[in-house]
Amino acid sequence: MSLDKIKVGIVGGTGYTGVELLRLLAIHPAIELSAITSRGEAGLPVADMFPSLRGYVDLPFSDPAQADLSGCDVVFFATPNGIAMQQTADLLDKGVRVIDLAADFRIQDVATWEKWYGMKHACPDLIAKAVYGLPEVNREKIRTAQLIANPGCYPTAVQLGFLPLLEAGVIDETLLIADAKSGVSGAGRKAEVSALFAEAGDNFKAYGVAGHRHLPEISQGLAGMANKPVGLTFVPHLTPLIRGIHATLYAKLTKDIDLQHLFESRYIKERFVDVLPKGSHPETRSVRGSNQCRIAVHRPQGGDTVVVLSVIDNLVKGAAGQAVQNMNIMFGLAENTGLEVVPLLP
Ligand SMILES: NC(=O)C1=CN([C@@H]2O[C@H](COP(=O)(O)OP(=O)(O)OC[C@H]3O[C@@H](n4cnc5c(N)ncnc54)[C@H](OP(=O)(O)O)[C@@H]3O)[C@@H](O)[C@H]2O)C=CC1
Ligand SMILES: CC(=O)N[C@@H](CCC(=O)OP(=O)(O)O)C(=O)O
Repeated sequence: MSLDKIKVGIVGGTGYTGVELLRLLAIHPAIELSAITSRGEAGLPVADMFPSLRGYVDLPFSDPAQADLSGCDVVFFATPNGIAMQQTADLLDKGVRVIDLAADFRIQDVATWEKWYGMKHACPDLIAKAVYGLPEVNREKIRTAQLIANPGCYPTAVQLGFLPLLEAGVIDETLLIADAKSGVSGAGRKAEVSALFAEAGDNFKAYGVAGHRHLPEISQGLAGMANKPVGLTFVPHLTPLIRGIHATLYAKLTKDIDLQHLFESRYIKERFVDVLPKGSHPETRSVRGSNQCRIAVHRPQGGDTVVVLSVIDNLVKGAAGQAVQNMNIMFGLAENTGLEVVPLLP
């Protein structure tokens, strides 16, 4: 390996987003994998656990308590909430950049974060230094960031759908509705009854209607786009898909404008946001395995309700792909490096 490759560490390499990072980084031309951790599988070759990575990843898992990550240029945390915040200060002090796929640095208000995540924040002083890693909004800040709060999966699909409307000030920002559906991999790889095949298969249900932890994250992002507080109703649903998020977004128009033109012009330069032709209905399988967000905008019966359909792969644009996109921006690489993956169909 050449010396100028970016040295990458992954904490949490056995989870769904961790192994998705490995899948993408295995063929990334500008990086070298230095460490991949697992508490339970330390010593086991990664490819023994994930045979799809045979011939691509030849490292064994290492114990996170013993792994020396200080030699890395960047460390991805693909861990549950509350883990990255315990190690980030130390890594940043050593000059290591950090990309957290969890939510430790996503919410700027510490009290709000502590309320929704049910724990005390370990390093509240670092929150202000974190850049929210939605490139379509924060690209310039991401370029110089040392710490990235990688957005959540639902928040990515919902924010990209509302973004052109809020920036242009053409909807009533006090009455936004996000009706979102996720595949089961959104819940991670850990054992959970609700994710069992016999529970999630051939079934469909809403959850978290009273309040989901992504609500404050999405509201914070949308308020930034609108430059004022927003009123949002967010209802997530579990679908019997493995991968994919489909968000159906509703808002009241306050101005009569060409919505198709608004969306196309806002995203014309964005490699990973594809505005579909008028009248389209994006499918989750059209983004499966890729970093793409596909969007369609509708105005049913020509009335004053705008309906936006936004689909992503929760593990890619909703997690690992977006994290790699952020890394590319931080290290001055072309944003699509290693991310030109054609979606998997069927
Ligand atoms: N799944 C998704 O679609 C998305 C997930 N996210 C977020 O990304 C993060 C990872 O999610 P996901 O991959 O689904 O989760 P998983 O439950 O599938 O994986 C979690 C990983 O973290 C490791 N881990 C658990 N506890 C610790 C610990 N105390 N110290 C070090 N490592 C630990 C586990 O490895 P081991 O037990 O082997 O150590 C495992 O590799 C979460 O914060 C999640 O909210 C974000 C967007 C989308
Ligand atoms: C289907 C499912 O259970 N989805 C998860 C959200 C996905 C996730 O991991 O949350 P972050 O994006 O915040 O990291 C949930 O609702 O809790």
